[in-house]
Amino acid sequence: MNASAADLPRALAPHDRELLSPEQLEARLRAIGAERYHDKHPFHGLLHGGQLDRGQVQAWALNRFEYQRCIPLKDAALLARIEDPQLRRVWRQRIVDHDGEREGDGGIARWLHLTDALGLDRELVESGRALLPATRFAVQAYIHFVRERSLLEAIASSLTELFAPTIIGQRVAGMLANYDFVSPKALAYFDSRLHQAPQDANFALDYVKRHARTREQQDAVCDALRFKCEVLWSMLDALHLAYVEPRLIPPGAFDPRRMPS
Ligand SMILES: O=C(O)c1cc(C(=O)O)c2c(n1)C(=O)C(=O)c1cc(C(=O)O)[nH]c1-2
Repeated sequence: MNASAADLPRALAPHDRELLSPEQLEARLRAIGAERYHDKHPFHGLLHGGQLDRGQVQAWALNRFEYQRCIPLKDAALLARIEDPQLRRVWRQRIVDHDGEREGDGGIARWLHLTDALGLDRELVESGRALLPATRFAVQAYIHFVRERSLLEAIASSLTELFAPTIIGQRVAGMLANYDFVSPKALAYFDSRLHQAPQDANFALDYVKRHARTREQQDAVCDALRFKCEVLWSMLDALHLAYVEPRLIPPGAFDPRRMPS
């Protein structure tokens, strides 16, 4: 049997440990997204294809709010570690995008318009008490990763956003076509993300291409992106297990059957 370099342990494949050019690094990152990004998860196929009922869509929006809620916490943790004022100036915009400049503005408020439109109680959504445990753990893992790893890895972990515009396009078109309980106004969150995500992702991509100067750093950047794909994937696994198959809703988690419709 012929073993390829990819099958060999790292120590046995020294030729595969050379510094990558910035373009090669980008190609590796894009290949990771092509294989592992959460657009490939079956739950998204069901969501976008109109195969979920209102309760299942509510469960998705309620759990995804935890991600939205914590993104500014993650970015604040990252910001606190940046020494360069120029980089801080760019990165702080992410917090503004989510929090807005005033009450009722920004991505978090827009996500709450979606949960409102789906008929979810705001207090329930904001309290987080009906979350799936795995949602909470996955989101916390992301915050911890950003706090504990190098700045380069922390920035690289945001690179899933490179792949977000495609899935957002599929989501908006699919949900509007398939669910009579979803309106363009309810999905307004995604309109802003369509221009924010590419800006953010291109900046982060350029940063890692310029700052990953050793092969070890380049590998760490790729691992950070794999880790983040796993965060997103595990959130959808948890939704699938609880609300699609085998419908194993953990104690205390949101249960659409118990909601007034
Ligand atoms: O709808 C999506 O599929 C999706 C994915 C991602 C992502 O890839 O991490 C983000 C978002 N949305 C998003 O709305 C968002 O604000 C966001 C921030 C980040 C990040 O890692 O800093 N990812 C994402």
